[in-house]
This record gives sequence, C-alpha cells and structure tokens, in this order.
Amino acid sequence: MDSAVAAIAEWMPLQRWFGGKGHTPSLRLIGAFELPTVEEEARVRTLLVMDDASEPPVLYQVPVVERVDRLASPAASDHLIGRLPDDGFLYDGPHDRAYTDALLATIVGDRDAASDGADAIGHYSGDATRPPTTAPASVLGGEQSNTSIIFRPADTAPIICKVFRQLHHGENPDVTLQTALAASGSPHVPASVGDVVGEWDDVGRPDGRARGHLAFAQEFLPGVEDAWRVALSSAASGAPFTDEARALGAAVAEVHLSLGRLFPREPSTSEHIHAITSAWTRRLAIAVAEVPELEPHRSAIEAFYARAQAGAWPELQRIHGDLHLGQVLLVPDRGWVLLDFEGEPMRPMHDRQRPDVPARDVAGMLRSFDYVAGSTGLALPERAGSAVAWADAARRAFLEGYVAASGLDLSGYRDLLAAFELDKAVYEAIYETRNRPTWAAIPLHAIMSLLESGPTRAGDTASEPDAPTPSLA
Ligand SMILES: Nc1ncnc2c1ncn2[C@@H]1O[C@H](COP(=O)(O)OP(=O)(O)O)[C@@H](O)[C@H]1O
Ligand SMILES: O=P(O)(O)O[C@H]1O[C@H](CO)[C@@H](O[C@H]2O[C@H](CO)[C@@H](O)[C@H](O)[C@H]2O)[C@H](O)[C@H]1O
Repeated sequence: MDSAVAAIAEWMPLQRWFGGKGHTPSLRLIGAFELPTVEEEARVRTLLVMDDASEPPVLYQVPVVERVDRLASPAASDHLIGRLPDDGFLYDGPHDRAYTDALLATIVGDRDAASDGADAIGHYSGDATRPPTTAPASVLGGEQSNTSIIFRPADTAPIICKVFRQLHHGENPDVTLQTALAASGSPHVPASVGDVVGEWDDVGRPDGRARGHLAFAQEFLPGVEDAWRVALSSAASGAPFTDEARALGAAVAEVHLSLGRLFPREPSTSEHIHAITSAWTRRLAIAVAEVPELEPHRSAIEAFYARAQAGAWPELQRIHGDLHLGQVLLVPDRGWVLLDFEGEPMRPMHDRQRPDVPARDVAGMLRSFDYVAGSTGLALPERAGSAVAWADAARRAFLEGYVAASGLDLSGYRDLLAAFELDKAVYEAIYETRNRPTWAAIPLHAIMSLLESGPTRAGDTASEPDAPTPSLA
C-alpha cells in the first residue's frame, strides 16, 4: 500500500469531512496527482482514496504534503498526520503553505498537474486582474462537509477556495449553478474565480475514466457572519428577524427565477415524481434503521408522503438543494447572498444534477428557522417559548417574501411543501444522530409535530389574521 495512504487511515475518521462516522475506513488508492511546488524538500500530493467500508463506497480527495523535515512551527504539529516509513513527515495539505500555494497557482495559472493515475486541470474564470499565484492562506473553521481555504493576496481581493472532499463523476452543481448565476449578474451569489477538474480511473464508466470537480474558488465576502449565527443571537435576545426573513424569501425566489431561466426546466412527469418520492422512502428506511425512535411512526410518515405524491406538483427546475441558514450571508449594501449549491451531501450526485422541486429549498429554510428555536431551547431552556414564537414569525415572513417575489401561489402545494419539510427533518434525524447526537431531538420533535398537525402545519405559519397573503392553508 502507498505509505501515505497507510498513514491517513487512522487520521481520516477523525476529520469533520469524513462522511462514514461510526466505521473504520477501508482505503484503496484510486489515483494521485502531484502539484509543482517551489519548496525543495516537500512533495505536494493529492490522494484519491476509495473508502470501501462505506455503503456505497465513497471516493475522498485527500491533499497531503510529504516533507523530509518536521515543520518547526508549533501550530504545524496540529496538522501533522503522521510519520512516513522512510522517516519523512506527512502533513494535512490545506494547512500547509506548499499545498495552498500549489492549489492557487493551479487555478490562477490555468495549470495542469502531473498524473499518477489521476489528473487535475486548473481553470481561471475571474476578472481581468489575475490574483498572484502565492498568498497567505488559512483554513475556515467550523462544521463543514468540505474544506475551505481563504487566500488573502496583498493587492487583490480575498478568495475562498473549497476543496471538495467527496468526489463524483460529472458536474458539481456548486460550481456550475453558482458560476452561471454570477455570470448572469445575480447579486445573490459570490463571483466565481475558478475551479479544478479532476480525472481518475473508474471501471464503472464506459471509457474507464471519471471526471468531476475537485475545487471551486470564488470571491470571499469578509467580515460577514452567516445567517445561522445572526439568527441564533436574534432569537436569544428576542430581536425581531421578520424584515430579514422576508428579504431572504425574496432572494431565494429571485435565485429560483434566475435558475429557471438559465437551466432547462422539465414538466413533473410520473417518473420524476416516483423518483423523488422513492428517495423519500429510501431515506426513511435508513432513518428507521439508524434512529430507532422513528420506527413507530414509519407508516404515518409513509401516509404523509403518499398524500403529497397524489397531490399537485409544479414544473421542475434547478434549485439550491440544501438551503439552510448556514448557507446564506447578509452582506451590507448587497443583501442576501446564497452559498454552497452542492445539494445535500447524502443524496446521490446524479439526483443533485437534475431539475428538482423549488419547494425543497423553501422547506429547507423553514426547517432552519425551526432549528434556531430548537437549539435555542436546548441551550437556554428559559427562552424556549419565545424562540418558538420567533421562529414562527420568521417562517411566516420568509414565505411572504418568497410568494411576493416569485408570484407562485404556494397554496396549491401545501401537501408537497409539508412532505419536503418532513423529508428534510428525516434527513436531519440521520445527520444529527451521526454527527451531533444531542441535537437529534430537534428534527425528531419536528417530525412528531408535522405528523400531529398534518400538512396544514406549514400553512399555520401563515395563518395569523394579519398575515394572510402566502397562506398555504
Ligand atoms: N464566498 C464566501 N464568502 C464568505 N464566506 C463564505 C463564502 N463561502 C463560504 N463561506 C463560509 O464558509 C462556510 C462553509 O461554506 P459552504 O459552502 O457551506 O461549505 P461546505 O460545503 O463545506 O458546507 C459558510 O457557512 C460561510 O460561513
Ligand atoms: O455541511 P453542509 O452545510 O452541506 O450541511 C450539512 O450540515 C448542516 C449543519 O452544519 C446541516 O444543517 C442542519 O443544521 C443547521 C444548524 O447547524 C440548520 O440550520 C439546518 O436547518 C439543519 O438542516 C445540513 O442539514 C447538512 O446537510
């Protein structure tokens, strides 16, 4: 086995981006490429490793730096993966300047990388002033599915580059949707700077090779807190969030309108509907297996889905796919900006590359407001009641903003919207059980509430006498 692959085996499961929580990975090297570096005693390698212990197997991108000598800085020790058998040292690439400069140069310089079973091709798509090929870099902290590196060049604007951890054949919607929206002049996404596309062996493909995005660089919007943090402090202090939520609803509607113009739309045929509802049921089966509290409610959830399946479905189009408050920024003098169009990390990529139901995004954001109430209640039990009222008002305002800007009468899609909320809560029950078990109560509580009150619960958010406009009831 490649010595670097052997060295990452114990380290990988401890990383936030490792999707197979709870199991020991079984790693197989699919390919690797090496990026040129000016550092003489460093080798900048990107390993593409398959975890065969996942079901289905998952392909990960793991950039590493092999160094002859140990780095002197104490901070570097935190990112030492391990020793290599030849006495070398293996570092986590995104935290090592040799890798970050090599990545930046690949994108900004439109460079290709040498191949060892895998290739990488950089592509610059920014404005006429090319950033330099070297810049101080830091890794964004927090709970992310991927690894984002912030570059702060001396004389040009900062850049954030996301290194995708789980790789798939085909376009990554994070790159293609956001790049198309930015190119169309939408103020609701950051400008694109460039990307890296990779190619690797894949016996399952007709030509034996798979191609997909490895990294995406974009304008970094500095000093802006994501809406999740802003909403949490607003709910904790009791400050209203309705104006912001209404504007957010309008921004999501405008992004949907733009995506509907930029990418092909499709009528919702019975095949499409079957594909989506089957995915709900498959996800429910996983949830019941991993979250035993759901077993007694399985048939009620299935009945809920059946009602939505039989109801009205709109035309399908490209959407964000994993919309929540952690994916949106309120930028001064610009308004709401949406990030991370990759879709839910747990859905198969080929599903995320297709036209979908815009209500999935609306439901995702409704769930996120509920999450603000849930996590506030867990942290500050004395504020639980007021946080629920805060979330109800935010949900109502968000729907008002969405309906007003989209012109879509959501009242015809009550059952569908509620089913997407329920499916999202089922997804969250799995996500939390795997990643943050103390938070599993938040989606579980939402599932019970949706089942108790039925589809009208989504309409309840708009049922107060002073807020009749977007009634879903
Ligand atoms: N262009 C950007 N400008 C400023 N912050 C950003 C930008 N892109 C991402 N971020 C920050 O990084 C976080 C994670 O980004 P995201 O695209 O959601 O990554 P992941 O796919 O790993 O979840 C966001 O919640 C936001 O705080
Ligand atoms: O990493 P991603 O941003 O792609 O999304 C995953 O992680 C999210 C948590 O960080 C998770 O979102 C859930 O928790 C949020 C609060 O932390 C909450 O606002 C969302 O509504 C809730 O779904 C997301 O589901 C998951 O895909």
